[in-house]
Amino acid sequence: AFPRCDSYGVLPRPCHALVLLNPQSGSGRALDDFQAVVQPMLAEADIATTVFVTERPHHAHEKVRDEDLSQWDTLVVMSGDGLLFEVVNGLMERPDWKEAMKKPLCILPGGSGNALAASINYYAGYDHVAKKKLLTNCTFILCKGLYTQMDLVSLSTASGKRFFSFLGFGWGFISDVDIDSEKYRWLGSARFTLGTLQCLAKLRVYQGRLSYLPMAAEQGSSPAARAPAPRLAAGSGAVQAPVSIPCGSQQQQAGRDRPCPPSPGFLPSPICFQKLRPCSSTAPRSRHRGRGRGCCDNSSTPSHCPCRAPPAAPAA
Ligand SMILES: Nc1ncnc2c1ncn2[C@@H]1O[C@H](COP(=O)(O)OP(=O)(O)OP(=O)(O)O)[C@@H](O)[C@H]1O
Repeated sequence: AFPRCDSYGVLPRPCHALVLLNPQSGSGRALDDFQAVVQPMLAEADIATTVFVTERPHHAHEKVRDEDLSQWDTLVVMSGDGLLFEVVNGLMERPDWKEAMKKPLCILPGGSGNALAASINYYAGYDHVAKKKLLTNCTFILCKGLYTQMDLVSLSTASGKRFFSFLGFGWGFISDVDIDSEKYRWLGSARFTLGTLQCLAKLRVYQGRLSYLPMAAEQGSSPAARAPAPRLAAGSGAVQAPVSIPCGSQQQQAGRDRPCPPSPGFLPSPICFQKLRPCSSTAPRSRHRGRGRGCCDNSSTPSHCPCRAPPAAPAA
């Protein structure tokens, strides 16, 4: 997300903030930190808060989807990136999403990764810090009340789900580290290191297909821009993410926030994972909650892949 310098706003004073707080985020100290660090600073800055403590996943999503937003000048998320993701997607689900998305959002780091808070801290010109110092910096940014616009990515999956993402989206190894390290939440951000080591030790094979539309050459563009775009594909189609794809007039026809339709004939042929082992008849083809460990067989693996058994000789 890159701020646009031409579109800053300022929060009114006095200011009423709805704080959505996940008490389980990070190592479980968000509520204590809010009371000890954040509340005194906001009181000094004439920002009144109503705290909504989430009780379960999806709670914040439902809250902001159904909330009368006119009573709040800003929505503050005291948690990690996951709760802000819920808030953004809850707002985008409202019939009045265009208006709702104009409500200033603020992130106060209370989670494990806190990537957006760290990014905002960096763009605000502060030194790279973490934990309480990062929380103090971000609260100070809120106290100053200056806000600006942020880009969102629209992501549609092959199964028809649609998400809005503000940092990035992941699938495969990185996502598995995140999901599998949930049980080490009490470690704080160290859970990602432990989760990475664990996922490395039990390395899975991911099969998916990544497709994108080549950018249409523009008049007067450089030769590099006019060169045909490379195409990349892998395995059998499991995930399709037509996200942030430069597709020129197609995108305009489809609407700004809709994924572009695939170009006719743009169906890349799958490449092969060289390291796939032949599937044994007894071993399960897929483990780990449906993600992952694929193997090579003659029914589902593309015919040009070397791991496939040669065709049986015709009977004499
Ligand atoms: N009371 C709750 N109990 C359990 N889970 C919750 C609760 N409230 C919210 N959640 C869920 O916890 C998930 C993770 O929270 P969050 O992202 O805020 O913290 P984190 O994972 O520690 O931080 P980060 O995303 O920065 O690594 C959220 O996506 C949300 O769905």
